Amino acid sequence: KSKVRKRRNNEKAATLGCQSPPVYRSQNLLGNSILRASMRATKEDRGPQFVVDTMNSFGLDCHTVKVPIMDYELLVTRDPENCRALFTSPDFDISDTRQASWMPLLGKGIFTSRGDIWKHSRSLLRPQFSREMISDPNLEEEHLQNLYARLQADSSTGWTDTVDLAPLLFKLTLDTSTDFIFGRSTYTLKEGGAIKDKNGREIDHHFNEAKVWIDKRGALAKFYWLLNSKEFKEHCDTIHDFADSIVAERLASKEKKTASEKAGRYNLLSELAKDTQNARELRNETLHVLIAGRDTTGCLLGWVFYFLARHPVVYQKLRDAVLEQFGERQADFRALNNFNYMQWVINESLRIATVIPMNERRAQRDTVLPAGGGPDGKSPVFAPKGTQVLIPLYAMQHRKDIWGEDAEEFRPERWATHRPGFEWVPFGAGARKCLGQQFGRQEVSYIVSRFCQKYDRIENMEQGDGRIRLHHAIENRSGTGVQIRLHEAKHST
Ligand code: HEM
Repeated sequence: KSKVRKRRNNEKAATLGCQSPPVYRSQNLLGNSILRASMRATKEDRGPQFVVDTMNSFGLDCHTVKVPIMDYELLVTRDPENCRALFTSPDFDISDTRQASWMPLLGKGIFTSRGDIWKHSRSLLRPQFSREMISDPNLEEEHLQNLYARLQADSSTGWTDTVDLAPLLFKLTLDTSTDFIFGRSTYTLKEGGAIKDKNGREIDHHFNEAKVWIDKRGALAKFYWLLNSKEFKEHCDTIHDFADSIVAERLASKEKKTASEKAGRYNLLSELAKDTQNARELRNETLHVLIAGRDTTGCLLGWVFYFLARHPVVYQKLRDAVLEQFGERQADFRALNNFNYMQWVINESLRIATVIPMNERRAQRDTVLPAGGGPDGKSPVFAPKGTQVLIPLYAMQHRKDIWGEDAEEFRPERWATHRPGFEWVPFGAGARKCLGQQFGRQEVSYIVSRFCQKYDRIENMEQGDGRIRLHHAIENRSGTGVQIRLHEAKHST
């Protein structure tokens, strides 16, 4: 059967003028050597670099590779032209792997669906993200103050202890996201305030652990179903209970507005409840937004501070610009959107560390990628229906022919002249482009601007060999955390 399919595909490819890209040859009989090597690299926190090295081994000008694994074939492409086709052509959509691995936690919703179900979710959520009111500096400020309380400075020197900022930033983005989505924060940063499960464990434990399971299921691709456990179910159930109780309370309430809305605060759940009273739908969509926005923003914040601590000149320049524009007062979001140097620092962090290092699409029907085939890589490549195509954003964002010889360097100034196309798509592109890009950027800009006002120095305190460790946790976070100490500016005067 597979021989017949192969012959039919070859014939169709020839008719369409397609040629094969270079093919990765497995080093073992089972045909899974690449999977094993890539899992090893991921375990060693160098997964994205492994993709670069593997593609480079075909030549620096080879940007598309075919990878047979056991009984299926993947295409991997770091070619911006292919990337454009993958994001903008209706011939491609998200794969079954993403749907299947996330389903137990998220159910059906914007992130896991295709076709009409996805269209419905997108049309429900999209209008919310075009509103100015969802951005609220006061919401950020409340949770930021809880973070500061965890960063006490020595009263004589002004220095905090050495701290790993990364876990605190994930708590911060959980607290802000739940506040914005449900109108009720998890308060994981507030002393004694965190929501706990019946066993006394804080709610973020379940979010973190559930994602570890989802990640492992995703790595097994079509064998995802092998990984299921009581523990995974318990994490999902706790998160569902958390969301369900808030949704049920909202639907049962006779009040038009919750207490936080009366105080002028927006929340997504109340807005969605104006369009649908289906409790399961409300749970799913709110959890989808929570999962899509919380860790991505936490990761990005972590990387920004990671690089600022290693580049004091950049920090000083950013701090000077913040103080010049805003002094000590809270920045407003619109001004932060137009604050060039802040946006360059964010872009450069997204480029060099890549919060989502690998995106993907599946061919919905027999179709072609515009480039990558034949000896010169210029011919189209045939992608039969069902082919999964991996888009290694990290590899694309480290191409020296696009970004220059200093592609490995953190240099925000490159954004003064670089006008990105499809070689830089950290928020995706096309119909499924990230809905929260603006929101996430605003949150990051706001928190970073407040740090600039409060602290005049950020010192990198990481011990060890200094190698950047790209730790895969669906998003890509620093494998050594963000080990820093901070100096309060008021002690310098
Ligand atoms: C700040 C860092 C963020 C990054 C790097 C990021 C990245 C992405 C990427 C790459 C996608 C597209 C996935 C694909 O192509 O299939 C996406 C989708 C999405 N993002 Fe974000 N995101 C971020 C923040 C947020 C925030 C803060 C929210 C919400 C509050 C959010 C909500 C969403 C949603 C709902 C989708 C699904 C869109 C769809 O499939 O139609 N994201 N994000």
